[in-house]
Amino acid sequence: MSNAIPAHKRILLKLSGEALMGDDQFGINRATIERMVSEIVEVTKVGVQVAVVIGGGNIFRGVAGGSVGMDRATADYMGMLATVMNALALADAMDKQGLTARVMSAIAIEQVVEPYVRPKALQYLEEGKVVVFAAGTGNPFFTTDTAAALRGAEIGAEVVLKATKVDGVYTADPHKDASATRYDKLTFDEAISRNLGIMDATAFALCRDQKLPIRVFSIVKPGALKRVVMGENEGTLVYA
Ligand SMILES: Nc1ncnc2c1ncn2[C@@H]1O[C@H](COP(=O)(O)OP(=O)(O)O)[C@@H](O)[C@H]1O
Ligand SMILES: O=c1ccn([C@@H]2O[C@H](COP(=O)(O)OP(=O)(O)O)[C@@H](O)[C@H]2O)c(=O)[nH]1
Repeated sequence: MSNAIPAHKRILLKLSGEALMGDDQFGINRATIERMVSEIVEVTKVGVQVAVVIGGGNIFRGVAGGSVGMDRATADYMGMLATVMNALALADAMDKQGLTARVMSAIAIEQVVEPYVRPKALQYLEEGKVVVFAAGTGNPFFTTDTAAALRGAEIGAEVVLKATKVDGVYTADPHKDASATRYDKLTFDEAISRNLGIMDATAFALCRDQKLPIRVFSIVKPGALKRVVMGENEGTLVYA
């Protein structure tokens, strides 16, 4: 362990499924996942307890299934199963880099992954294992961002770190509006009232009520996770 003191003891890291694609069109890009894991290794080395919520958008999104006429709840269950695949890939990459990872699923698939049991998750974190939460909240009509807010609150994380394709929260979606500017920080009420699409309102509202701050930062920028964990100014802070 190095002498540097991290700003947080326990973090909930949300990794977007799409981020796992890297430059591919679909699925999981090996180099991308390995790079993300190496950044997680760096923060565990300074003694930070890490829990991860992984998305599934690189494989399947319920909204997409629903839009072509599928029953929305069925499509959402498919989306949740997609997150289980990502969680297994992520945990495998973690084991290869010397971390001990445990996948816990909100949906029982007992031959494949253990079920989410809160005290067990807390125990793993205390032991220095990385816990990967799969299957979102276990309920259709939610997102993995909401799962990140929920699990973050449950495990007493000090912050939810949303690692994504953009380097923070903008006044409008920067992929659609080139004139959008980035916030350094903003309140949950501002984010909700301005309908900022970076996260859904359910996730924002849950974090607001629990006074659990969210930091949005770039998954592409090397070393960003470590800088965030060390308390350096990176990305955008959303706070209560
Ligand atoms: N106000 C905003 N600020 C930043 N990003 C935004 C905003 N509104 C929408 N977005 C979009 O949100 C995406 C990040 O959310 P994320 O959940 O990681 O992506 P996805 O939902 O595509 O998996 C960005 O790629 C960006 O296009
Ligand atoms: O609690 C949850 C979490 C996820 N999903 C489904 O799983 C898909 C993948 O998750 P998400 O879109 O949040 O992944 P990301 O955007 O992070 O890749 C979603 O579209 C939903 O269909 C769900 O139904 N309930």
